[in-house]
Amino acid sequence: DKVSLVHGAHRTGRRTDAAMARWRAYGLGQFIHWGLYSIPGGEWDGKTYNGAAEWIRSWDGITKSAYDSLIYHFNPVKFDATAWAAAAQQMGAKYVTITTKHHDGFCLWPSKYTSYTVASSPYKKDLIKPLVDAYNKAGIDVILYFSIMDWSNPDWRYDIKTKDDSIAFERFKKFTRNQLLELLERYPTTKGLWFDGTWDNAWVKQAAFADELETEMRKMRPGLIIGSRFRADENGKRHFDTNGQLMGDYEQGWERKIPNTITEVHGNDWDCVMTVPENQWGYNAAWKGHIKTTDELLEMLAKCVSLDGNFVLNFGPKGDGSIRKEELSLAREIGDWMAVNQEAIYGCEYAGLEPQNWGYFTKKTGTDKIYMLVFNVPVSGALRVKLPVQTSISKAYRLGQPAQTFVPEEIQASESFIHLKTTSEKHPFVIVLETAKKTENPKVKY
Ligand SMILES: C[C@@H]1N[C@@H](c2cn(-c3ccccc3)nn2)[C@H](O)[C@@H]1O
Repeated sequence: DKVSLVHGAHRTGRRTDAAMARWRAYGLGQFIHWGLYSIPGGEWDGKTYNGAAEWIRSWDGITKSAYDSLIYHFNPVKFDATAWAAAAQQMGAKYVTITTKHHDGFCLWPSKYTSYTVASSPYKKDLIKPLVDAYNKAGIDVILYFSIMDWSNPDWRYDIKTKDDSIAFERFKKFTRNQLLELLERYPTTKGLWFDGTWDNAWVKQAAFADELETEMRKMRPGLIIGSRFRADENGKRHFDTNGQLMGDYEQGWERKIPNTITEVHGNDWDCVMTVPENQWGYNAAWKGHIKTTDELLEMLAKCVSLDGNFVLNFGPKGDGSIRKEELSLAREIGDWMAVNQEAIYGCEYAGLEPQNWGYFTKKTGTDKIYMLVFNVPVSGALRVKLPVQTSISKAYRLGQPAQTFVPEEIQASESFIHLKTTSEKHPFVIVLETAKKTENPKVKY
């Protein structure tokens, strides 16, 4: 039985408004981690470190003041918002989540509330506005990433232990609210906020403040989309409140991981944010370990959409504003695949079918159109499909090559094999199933 909560979830079930339906239909997004950490790229004094490059300020062996002085070297002369947006558009991203301020506290916009911003760097100019404008012009929505944790602000606290801590943290809460309202004022076309750095005790204890701030931001921007990572309930519960209800509009727990079954998503909207290397968000020169291939990333995209989620792939531009060639070629290859198969991704959802080993099902929202996204061709070449009872396949064809049709072999009620013509496919492909409810056999009336 439920406990009464003042600062728990204020909504059960999915949002049903148009702004959220637009978010739900995105399928593929781009994450961009860019800031002072992009300058060292995971290396310091000739030493390569193993941790995530955007956390370099927190590593032993690096003096904080030395890191903070990077601001005087931040001058991304190669930054080209139009080129970034064009690469994202060609990849097929429908939205971008961009770091306005990461944990280090450096602001990519000229905030009025701190001097630790791009305005104090040689570059001087606002970086967020040209990005929002260029991406919007390319038909891509923008969501602003914002880290509550801010290592540059002397009033930030990991926890509140003393009276001084609470006096300082009150100032920090005012500063945080000011910056968030400033972002909403400055960038009115942005669709949401992606919060991070909200796990520390000091912030987790601010259930009432965060709840009021969330309400204030939603009032300022009707339709604003905020995930489950922003605030905790009055018992310190994060992502899901004390009653197990999702906080915010979608689940933000899938960072570098993907659910395996539909039960794990509890009927919620969610996004998966994913790095190309194992765990590097900001530019990392070394890029050691496994670098995911295009086909691996496409399979992750397909798996996310097949389970009602969005897949958000991270890019870490260099300190000079250029994007590394490996990321550009991944974007290009993903885009080449999306150009043929985007119909199976955009506006698609969980198909409600039994998962099969050969890949993933998606369904076009509001229709009976099923897509088979094939990643693992069986040696038999026979793809098993189990449909709900009383559903038949009226047409089956290769997406992008409608002349390549298939005649399903029905092996038992609502279970068929689609027999591939070849088992030597080299890349993932999609088969479209137009399905129809079997009409009841007309009873003989006379
Ligand atoms: C989206 C990603 N979230 C940030 C993060 C958070 N964490 C983390 C890791 C362990 C405990 C608490 C937080 N590690 N990285 C990364 O720096 C990146 O911004």
